[in-house]
Amino acid sequence: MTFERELVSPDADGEERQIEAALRPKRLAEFIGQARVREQLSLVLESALRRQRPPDHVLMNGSPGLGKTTLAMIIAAELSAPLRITSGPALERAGDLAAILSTLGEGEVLFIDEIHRMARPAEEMLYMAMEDFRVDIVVGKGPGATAIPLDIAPFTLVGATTRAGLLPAPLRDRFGFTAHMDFYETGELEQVLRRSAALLAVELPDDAANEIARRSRGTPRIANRLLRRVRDYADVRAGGVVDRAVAARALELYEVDGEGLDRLDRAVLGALLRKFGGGPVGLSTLAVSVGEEPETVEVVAEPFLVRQGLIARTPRGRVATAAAWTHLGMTPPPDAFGAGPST
Ligand SMILES: Nc1ncnc2c1ncn2[C@@H]1O[C@H](COP(=O)(O)OP(=O)(O)OP(=O)(O)O)[C@@H](O)[C@H]1O
Repeated sequence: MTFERELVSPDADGEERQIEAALRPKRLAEFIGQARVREQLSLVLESALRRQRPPDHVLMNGSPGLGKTTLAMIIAAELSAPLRITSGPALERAGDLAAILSTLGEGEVLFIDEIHRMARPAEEMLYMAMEDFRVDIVVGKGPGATAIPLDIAPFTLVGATTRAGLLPAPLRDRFGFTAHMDFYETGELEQVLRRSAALLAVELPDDAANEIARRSRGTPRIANRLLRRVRDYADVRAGGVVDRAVAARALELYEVDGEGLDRLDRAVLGALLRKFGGGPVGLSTLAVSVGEEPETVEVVAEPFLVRQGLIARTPRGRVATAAAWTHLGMTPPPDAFGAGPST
């Protein structure tokens, strides 16, 4: 058995990316939440504009769907600079990167998504490009190979990563500014939802926005997706009217519960409690017991369950917290993790 991940997966597919493009804020002032990042970034951009120099390179670190691509587009828009977009996996060889760098215009913004997945030779070329605005183009092979230096126009690199820890230090150090993107508060997601609802011409009362926001895993992408499902449900079953009860019914139909847990999350928790007495249990054993790949459980379900305080990672394996027992309507044993006085 595999689980339908689409609804609460933080990743977007091709079609969704098109819908997202229409919902993206275009300027920093329209960008909701991430107050600290917004303020830091506005200083970096404003001072660059005053000095009439491209700003320092910017690294954005955070989970999928929190607005990294949106911010990269905003940076280019605020600088009135063209934006070039690529991604780490597309840069397999140094030549792939050289082809882009050598055609950048002065002040252009280059956005590399998933920068931690770039191939090594491209990464090394990037070090020099970021620091000296120069690349070495290697011509020929073996002992006869020569490096021809090539100047490139001063540009601003915006890198995005979900795993900053995987970036080699020399690359990380060449960014002048790192924006740490946090999960959004419910109130911020309500604002995202109100803005998107207006763009989609959906009337969204505040209590319905709250109902959707609470179930959105702190992630604007998921909030926007749940909003579209609620709209569909309201159109077909509720005469086009969205209210709190309609939102709750729609999301129950899609098996997203009051805290944003979906079927896989609940299956993982259920197995941990019912089959393993709350753990500790190893990741692979847990994954097998719900019929999923260990990676899916580790990357998709676990970070959210840990963040919600429902499971904890310990050196001996995954354990359920007292809150997990309560969430599934069961009584936590007295020695449950996180129950009673700490040991
Ligand atoms: N702060 C925000 N305010 C309003 N909408 C936002 C905000 N952040 C993200 N969104 C919306 O969420 C969607 C996903 O954002 P975006 O594509 O920028 O995320 P991402 O972090 O780049 O994800 P990925 O790493 O998967 O590409 C977009 O439709 C965007 O409009």
